[in-house]
Amino acid sequence: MEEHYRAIIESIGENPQREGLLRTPLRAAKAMEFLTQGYEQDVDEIVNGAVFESSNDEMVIVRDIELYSLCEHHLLPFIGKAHVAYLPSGKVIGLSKIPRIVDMFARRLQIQENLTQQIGTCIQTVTEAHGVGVVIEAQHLCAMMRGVQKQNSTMVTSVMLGRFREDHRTREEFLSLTRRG
Ligand SMILES: Nc1nc2c(ncn2[C@@H]2O[C@H](COP(=O)(O)OP(=O)(O)OP(=O)(O)O)[C@@H](O)[C@H]2O)c(=O)[nH]1
Ligand SMILES: [Zn+2]
Repeated sequence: MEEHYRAIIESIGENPQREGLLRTPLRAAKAMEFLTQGYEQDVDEIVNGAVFESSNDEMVIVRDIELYSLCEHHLLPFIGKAHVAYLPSGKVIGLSKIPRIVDMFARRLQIQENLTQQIGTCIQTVTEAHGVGVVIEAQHLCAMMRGVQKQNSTMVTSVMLGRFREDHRTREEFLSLTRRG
């Protein structure tokens, strides 16, 4: 990857041998490796058995999970927040595992719709919940720094599974809690 970054630097007319750029291909390769580390991770390793029995069947919401991903069309970041909720059916998942699952899918080349879907489906599978809701609000640098250059538009995507899809009161409760504050 380092070699490829060196070639990119040359192809934009820069000199990869000048002092400031000497180590840039290596740094850029390391950064890209970090930003795409989700390909190396799997759900079992991340959840690590942290699913606990619980008789609580009320909605659990983790909101405002910060999110950094890369758009698969331009390899530019999209940045925002994810809100995740589920209705437990006898099991709850360790709190930290929800943001970890968000990161695992965010650190891949993505479009926001697929990212939202993958997070929802994964949490549904792991928790066997009565339902899962995911909302992502994000700003895409590919639409801000270039292209249409719109600085204030936010893309909002959602996925509603199980009760969140079937029961509008459950969905409304989730959506109103994501809007609060
Ligand atoms: N639905 C969706 N579209 C995205 C996402 N990220 C980027 N895009 C869009 O993907 C599209 C790619 O369109 P193309 O016409 O092939 O590429 P482009 O010429 O670079 O498009 P512009 O961005 O309009 O300049 C653009 O409309 C982007 O805004 C995303 O997460 N979801
Ligand atoms: Zn893009």
